[in-house]
Amino acid sequence: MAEASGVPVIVSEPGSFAWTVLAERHPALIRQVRDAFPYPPERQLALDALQEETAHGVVEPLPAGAVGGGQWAEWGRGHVGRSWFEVPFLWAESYFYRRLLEAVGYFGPGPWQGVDPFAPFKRAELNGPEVEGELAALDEVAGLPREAQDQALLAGSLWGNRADLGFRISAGESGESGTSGTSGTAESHVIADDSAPFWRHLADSAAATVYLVADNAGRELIPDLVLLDHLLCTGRADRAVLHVKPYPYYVSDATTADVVDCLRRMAQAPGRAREIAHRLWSALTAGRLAVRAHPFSCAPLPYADMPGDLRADLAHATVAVVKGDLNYRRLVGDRRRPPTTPFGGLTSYFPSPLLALRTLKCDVAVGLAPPTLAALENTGEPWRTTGSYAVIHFRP
Ligand SMILES: O=P(O)(O)OC[C@H]1O[C@](O)(CO)[C@@H](O)[C@@H]1O
Repeated sequence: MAEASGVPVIVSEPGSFAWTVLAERHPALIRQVRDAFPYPPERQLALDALQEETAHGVVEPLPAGAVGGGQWAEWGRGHVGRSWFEVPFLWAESYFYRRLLEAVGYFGPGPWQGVDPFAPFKRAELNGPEVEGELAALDEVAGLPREAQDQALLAGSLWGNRADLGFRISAGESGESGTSGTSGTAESHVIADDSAPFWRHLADSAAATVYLVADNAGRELIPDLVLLDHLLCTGRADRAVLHVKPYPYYVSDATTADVVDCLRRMAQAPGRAREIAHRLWSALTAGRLAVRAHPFSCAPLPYADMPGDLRADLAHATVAVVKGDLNYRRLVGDRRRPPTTPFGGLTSYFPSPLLALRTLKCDVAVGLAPPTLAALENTGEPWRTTGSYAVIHFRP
């Protein structure tokens, strides 16, 4: 069994979850991006080269002069020149997205500069029937007593994490089975629930500043924004800070443009959703809600290695709500450990109280009670990777 310090997850074992992401999901994603845009021949050649390199070649460096090239060269020391299947999973996945952006000319200069290759997928989701239903459900939530609203909106933010477009590339187009959104129908699959101490912590804190480190756009970001609005409106937060990605990442990760798109989508809806959108828009313009996009948010590193300026920023949080599977891997380290390893000990370096909201979509699992783990193992399901189980971990 793995020690508490853990063994890093690497890609090499054929059939392992990490291996399927590199061997199956990434090639499928390259195909989808190519189909979504009329890229000119030179971009298509770059995509072909990336496809070939990731399948059969060794990891190549970014071209000379690439944006962030020096930083990536440092992060990639010891990995560049090796097979993609021999390097740590977290590094390989992150670097793949950086290389994909390079191939499509995202960092320019040139006509494709700043064109988000994942925008068509995000847009389709935002205009889809699920979002419409989830926005309409906000009217019902508004009629609930406050504690019930607290639970419903926290559950909405938690299960919103299941609606991840990268995950759907593997899970098949339907992706998930209606467990995300504000209805929170899958509470029975919450396998660790520290929501009570989280709410107590907020109640005991005066003039709170709540940080939310976002994960996916669209169906995840909308309930995240709704949760922040609820905390601001009910006086549990005086201010809120939303950390998003500085550039497109892991398919559907939220950028500033996605925040604006979500607010616009909510503002087009009737009822409660529109009210919330207008309140959040005003909170942004008044500075009560701030958006930040730190470069470290796209780094292939654990949060334990965060730079001083980010640490100093997060230290202002009364609580930081950290969303999603990738952020969770970065919080606890992308390592195999006994799943009963306490979450609090692994995240003691974090500069503020911390709430992790995550549906399980990879092999990393910690913070589980022994009976819960035994029950999960008895299901015979690949419970770590289906996205059907979730954790709410709070570290005061
Ligand atoms: O959007 P999320 O919740 O961070 O999920 C991204 C996750 O998707 C995966 O690629 C697997 O589903 C993980 O490797 C990664 O952690």
